[in-house]
Amino acid sequence: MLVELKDRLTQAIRDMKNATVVDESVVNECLNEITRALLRGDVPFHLVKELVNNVKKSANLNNLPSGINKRKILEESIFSELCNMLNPGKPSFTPRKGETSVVMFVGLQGTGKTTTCAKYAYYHQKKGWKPALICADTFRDGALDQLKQDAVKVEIPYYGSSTESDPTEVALEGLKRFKNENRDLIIIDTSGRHKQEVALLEEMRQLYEATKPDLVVFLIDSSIGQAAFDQARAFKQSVSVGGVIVTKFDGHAKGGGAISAVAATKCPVIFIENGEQLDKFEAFDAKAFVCRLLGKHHPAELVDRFRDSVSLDEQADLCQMFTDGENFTFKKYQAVVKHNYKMGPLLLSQVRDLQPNVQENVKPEQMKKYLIMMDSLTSEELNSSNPKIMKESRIRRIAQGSGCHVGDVMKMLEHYKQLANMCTRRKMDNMTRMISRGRMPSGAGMSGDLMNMFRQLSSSAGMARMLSEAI
Ligand SMILES: Nc1nc2c(ncn2[C@@H]2O[C@H](COP(=O)(O)OP(=O)(O)OP(=O)(O)O)[C@@H](O)[C@H]2O)c(=O)[nH]1
Repeated sequence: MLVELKDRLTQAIRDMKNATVVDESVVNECLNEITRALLRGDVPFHLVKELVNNVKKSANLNNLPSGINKRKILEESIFSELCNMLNPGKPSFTPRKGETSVVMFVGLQGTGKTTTCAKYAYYHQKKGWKPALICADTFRDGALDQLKQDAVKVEIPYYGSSTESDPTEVALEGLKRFKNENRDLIIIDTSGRHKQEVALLEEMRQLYEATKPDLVVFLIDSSIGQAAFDQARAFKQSVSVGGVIVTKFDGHAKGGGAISAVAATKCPVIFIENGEQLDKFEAFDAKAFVCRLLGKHHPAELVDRFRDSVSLDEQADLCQMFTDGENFTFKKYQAVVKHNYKMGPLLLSQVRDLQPNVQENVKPEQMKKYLIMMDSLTSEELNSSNPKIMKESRIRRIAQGSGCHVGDVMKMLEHYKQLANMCTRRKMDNMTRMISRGRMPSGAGMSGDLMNMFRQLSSSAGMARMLSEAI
C-alpha cells in the first residue's frame, strides 16, 4: 500500500534526523523531499504547499528555545499536518446500533459502490447490527443481481426492483419495508456514470431529498489521484456528503485521491478497502494510517497485537512484569522476550521511543537466540534478579549450552539489565508523568495515546478493563 510514498517520506525524515545539526537548510531539504513525495503521490499542489507552510510555521527554528529537540518538533509537525490532510477534524455521523440509520453511497461508475454497500453491511452485521440493503441503481443492468449475490452470501436482506425505473421510488419502497422490519442500518446503493454528469448529480439530489439519509458516503477509487478533487466537489454540491470511503487500496493506490477527496468534501475518510472480498474492509484512523506511512507503529496496533498474541492469563502477568523491575528475574525477562518475539519487534520499538538507551534493533532472530540462551539457565539463575551472579564460568556455560559466543551472552545480559532498569514502577510513572506534561515528545505526535497505553500496560486492572471493553 502506497509503498513509494511511504519509502520517500520515511527517507526524508530519516535524513533530517541523521543530520548532525538541524538548521534551516536541513529543514528545507526535508520539506522539499516531502513535497516531491506527495506530488508523486498525486496530491494537489495547493495542498502540499499548505502543508509545507504550516510545518514551517509550527516548527519555526528561530522561535524554538535552545535545548529543545528540533528533530522531534519537526517530525511531530509533519505527522500532524499529514493527519490533518486526511482528517478535517469534523467527525462523520456514526450510526448507533438499535436506532434506525439510513446511509447512502454515491460515486462514479466502477468505484466499487455496490461491493462497498455489501462490505459495510457485513462489517456491521458481524458487530451485531441488523443491516439491510437497497439497490437504487436502476441505471446499470446487473446492479441488482450483483447486490443480491453479495447479500445472499452473507445473509443480509435486500430490496430492489427489476421493473421500476425510478430510483427514488425503489429507495422509498425499500426504506418503508426495512423500517417496518426494525432494521437498524439501511444502506442505499445508487447508480454511477463514467464521468460527472448533470443527470447523475440530479438523480443523487432527488434521492437525497426523498430519502433524507443520516449519512451520505462518497466513494473514491484510490488509483485516481488528484482527479478526485473535482469529483468529490461536484457530489458535495449536490448532496450533503458526510464521509469518504477509499476503495481498491490493494491496487495502484495513490495517496492523492484520498487527500483530495477529504479536502474537497471537508469530511473524514471513514473506511478503506483493500480487496474485492467482503471482509477486505477496515475502519480508517488517520493517525494510525500516517504512523504506518511514516514507518511507525500506532499504540492501538500494539494493543491489538498484544491481545491477539497473548492469552488473557498471560496478559495480566506480563503487565505485572512491566512494572516489577525491583524483582525483574531472568524468568520474567524470558517471558517478556518470548511475548515480544510473538508480537514482533513492535513492543520494544515503542518502548525505545521512550527509553532511547534500550538496545537498538533487537531483531526477531536475536530474540530467538536470547530465548535459546535462557533455556541454558539453571532454576537458581532464572529466579534471580541479580545480574552479578552471572560470573564468567556461568556465561561460558550458557554460551556453550546454547551454541553461542560469550559476546552474545554478554549482549543478552546487557539487554536484560536495560529492560530491568526500565521496568521499575518509578520509571514507568515518571515516564507517563513526563509525557503528560509534554516534556518528553514521544515521536509522531502520539504522546497522549502512548501515555494511555503505558497507563494501561502498567496496571493489570487497567488492561483487564480495556480488554473487557474490547470484547
Ligand atoms: N481490487 C479491488 N477491487 C474492488 C474493490 N472494491 C470493489 N472492487 C471491484 O471493482 C469493480 C467495480 O465494483 P462495483 O461495486 O460494481 O462498482 P460500482 O461503483 O457499484 O459500479 P456502478 O454500479 O456501475 O456504478 C468490481 O469488479 C469489484 O469487485 C477493492 O477494494 N479492491
